Amino acid sequence: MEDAVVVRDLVVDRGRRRVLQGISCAVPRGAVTGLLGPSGSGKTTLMRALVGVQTVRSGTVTVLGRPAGAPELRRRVGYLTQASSIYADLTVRENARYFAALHGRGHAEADRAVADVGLADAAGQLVGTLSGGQRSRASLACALVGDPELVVLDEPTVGQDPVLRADLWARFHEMAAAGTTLLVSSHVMDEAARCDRLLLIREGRLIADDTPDAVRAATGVNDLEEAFLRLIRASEAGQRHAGREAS
Ligand SMILES: Nc1ncnc2c1ncn2[C@@H]1O[C@H](COP(=O)(O)OP(=O)(O)OP(=O)(O)O)[C@@H](O)[C@H]1O
Repeated sequence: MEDAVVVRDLVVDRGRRRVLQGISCAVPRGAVTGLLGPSGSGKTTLMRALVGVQTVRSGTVTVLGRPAGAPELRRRVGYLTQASSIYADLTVRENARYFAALHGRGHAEADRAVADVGLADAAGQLVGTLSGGQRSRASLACALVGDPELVVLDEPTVGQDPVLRADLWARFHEMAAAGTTLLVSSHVMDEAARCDRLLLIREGRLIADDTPDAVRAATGVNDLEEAFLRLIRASEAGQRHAGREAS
């Protein structure tokens, strides 16, 4: 089956910096792909390019068979940004019902989306009065309520306690089993092990695109955090070597 997302030679500049330096990768359908990398490595920028809100210098991004950002993709792609993007002066339920209506969904779907992120008890609360972790889950409910085919989630589990994190990952896998494609960024390496596939980026370059088991096998360590450190060191050594060759 054709991949949900295909990225070819993507170069993005932000300000005066080259933030993505020619990334090529694919996101398979019906799976949870983790996007991992150090702070500032370009994860959010890559996600922005996928949802079509990032100006790109060169390269192509194809999403569900269409160019990223094509108007017909709007209803088919859900995006959770790091900053809350819902209405502070509406309740959780009102927000979810509003976003549901934009996707032609009813109250039942909205209430289910709120329950799915563990906010049923806070459904009547104004978003402006929620804790940071609750607000992030309310945004997640709104990103998922239209049942999009591709879901792009920028650090959806930040600020959540371990029990909620486990519940959210179980929900992501349920959605993948039902055919949804998920791309989830994370800083937390133990979350890498929960993904079906991993994309690891560093300084705007892709240094791994594989399953967690293949990353472990390639690096010879079980712990994914240690495996990533090894990949990062190997890519640094490769760049130093390339620099010497060039000079
Ligand atoms: N509007 C902007 N103008 C200039 N540079 C920017 C802008 N936004 C981001 N950058 C730079 O682009 C680089 C990549 O940022 P990005 O937000 O994609 O990283 P990230 O991997 O998502 O980081 P984090 O994990 O901390 O969210 C960083 O060096 C950042 O400083």
